[in-house]
Parts: sequence; C-alpha cells; structure tokens
Amino acid sequence: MGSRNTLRLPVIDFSTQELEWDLVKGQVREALEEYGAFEALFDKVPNLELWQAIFGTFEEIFDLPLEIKRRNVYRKSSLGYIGQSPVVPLYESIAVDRANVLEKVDQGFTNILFPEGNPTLSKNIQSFTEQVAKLDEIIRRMILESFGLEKYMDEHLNSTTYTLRGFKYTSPKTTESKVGLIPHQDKNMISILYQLNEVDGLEIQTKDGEWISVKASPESFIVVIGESLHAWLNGRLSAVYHRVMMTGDKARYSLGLFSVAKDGYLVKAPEEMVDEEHPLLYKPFDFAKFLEYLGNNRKQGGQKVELTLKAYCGA
Ligand SMILES: O=C(O)CCC(=O)C(=O)O
Ligand SMILES: [Fe+2]
Repeated sequence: MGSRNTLRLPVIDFSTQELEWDLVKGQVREALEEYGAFEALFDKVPNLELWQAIFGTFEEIFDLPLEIKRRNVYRKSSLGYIGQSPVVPLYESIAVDRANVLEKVDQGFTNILFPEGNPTLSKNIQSFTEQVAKLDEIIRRMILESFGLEKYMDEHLNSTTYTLRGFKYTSPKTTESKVGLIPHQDKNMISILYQLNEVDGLEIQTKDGEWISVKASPESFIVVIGESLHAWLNGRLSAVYHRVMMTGDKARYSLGLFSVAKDGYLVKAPEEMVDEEHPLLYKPFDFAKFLEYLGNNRKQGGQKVELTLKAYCGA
C-alpha cells in the first residue's frame, strides 16, 4: 500500500444560491464512482459557534472518569460512549442516536447526562442535525436521480434516521504517525464529517491503495459512502476505506452525522439495480440487527471473523 500523497478529493460546491442541480449531480456521481467520497462546500450550514458549543459538552463528557463514561453514557443510551480501547487508544467518541428528533435527544442523551435537564444542548444538537441533514438529503436525491431510481425517493429518504457522533483523538505526542482510527468502511448510508479544529488526520484510500490526506477547512464537509448505501445500490457505488492518523501534540476534534436505516426497515436493493451483469450482492437486511451482530461478535472476541456486511448477509 502506497504512502500518503498530496492528491485532493474532488471539491463540490453545494453552496450557491441557485444550485445548478444537474451539473452538481453529475459531479457527485463522478466523485463517488472514483473515490466513494468528496469534499462538500455548503454555505447554508457553517455555524461554528453552535458546533463548538455542542462539542464543549462532549468534551466535558470525555473528561469524566472512564468508569462513569462507560456506565452513564454507554449503557443507558443506545450507542453512547466508545473509547480507550487497547486497539485504538487515541480514539474516543460519543453518539447521540435519533439526533434529528428533539424528544429522543432529550430522553436518550441529554436527560441522562443532565438529570436537571439542558434544553439548550438538545436544541443545539437537533438544529445542527437538521441543517447538516439537508446536505445528506440533497446528495441522496442526486444519487437516486442519477441511477434513475426516482420512484423510490420518498421511501428511501423516509427509511433513515440520523446519529450524531463527536470524536476526540488524543495527541500521540510523537513526530511519527500513530493510528487514531483503523482503516474501515462505514456501515451506514452516508457519513458527513466535519473537523472542528486545525488538527488534520483523516485519510481516504483510493482504488489503487494510496492514502489521500484530507486537508480540512472550516467551510467544508467530507462526505463518505457507507456499506448500507453500497448494498442498497447493489454495488454501483463502493463504501470507501478511510482512517485517522495522528502526529504531534494536539488533540483532534471532529463531528460526524451518519444517516442510518431505521430499526425494522429492510434494506433491499431495488429490482432496477439487479440484472445479469449485476447479480444481487446482499440479502435484504435490518441495519439494527447487523449492528447487533457486529456487537455480539466483538463481545465474543470474534475479531478474527470478518465483520463485514458480506459476512453477515452476502447473497
Ligand atoms: O474523525 C473522523 O474524521 C472520522 C471518523 C470516522 O471515520 C467514523 O467514525 O467512522
Ligand atoms: Fe468512518
């Protein structure tokens, strides 16, 4: 596998007042076919103060003793706290499930951490999610249109909900690169990543196995395709491998908004995507059950099992 280079991901501008829909749709399709990822400019969103406010609370959580984080955050909320594992010691993250629904944020996240309530936090999380979700929706509309799948638009868009995750990568305090997050494909539909401070580290793998270092800017998001969308499109787009590499003496902070299929919804490739040339790759699957399978295998020390969607429901 090659070394990191200075290639840049395609940059796509979603921010003009009158978005040139067909032109941008073509750019999205091309970037996703080549890289499974791109950099998106989206002026309807940047509200750094709001995001830093959300992250300020996440940081307070990161600063709690591990025992308390695990007990209060991980067990009681549905996805919660992950971190301080021997495999990726620099990585920690906190998740808010159903982050687009105010009462779910209140019940599943805020009220657990702040029994006396913290309506501002819930509102900030929900409004961040709502704004970034607009970008997720535009991208998915463009993808469906570009594959001629308009008749599935409402069903597809209604089939998902959003998880918001905050990440902290502790500095390795070395000049040599250390793994912050191991190479992986996301499991969900689409991930939209936003780096909150000046410490870069995200890398995207190209088809030739080269790693592209992403140079983050406050104006842009990194959009990444996950395995669920890859499966729903029966392999027409690939879920891109990416990782985080850390050097130096500063921590890295980022946020990610993940569109995920709702519990109980079967992710199933439309018949238009299946033909002789493209035989069905995955049996229909329930995303929540897939996550459960991943969790159970990990708990049983199943690291040697290939924990991919293919292993779970390959056709
Ligand atoms: O922190 C980042 O920029 C990447 C996070 C990521 O890839 C993930 O959570 O799946
Ligand atoms: Fe990821």
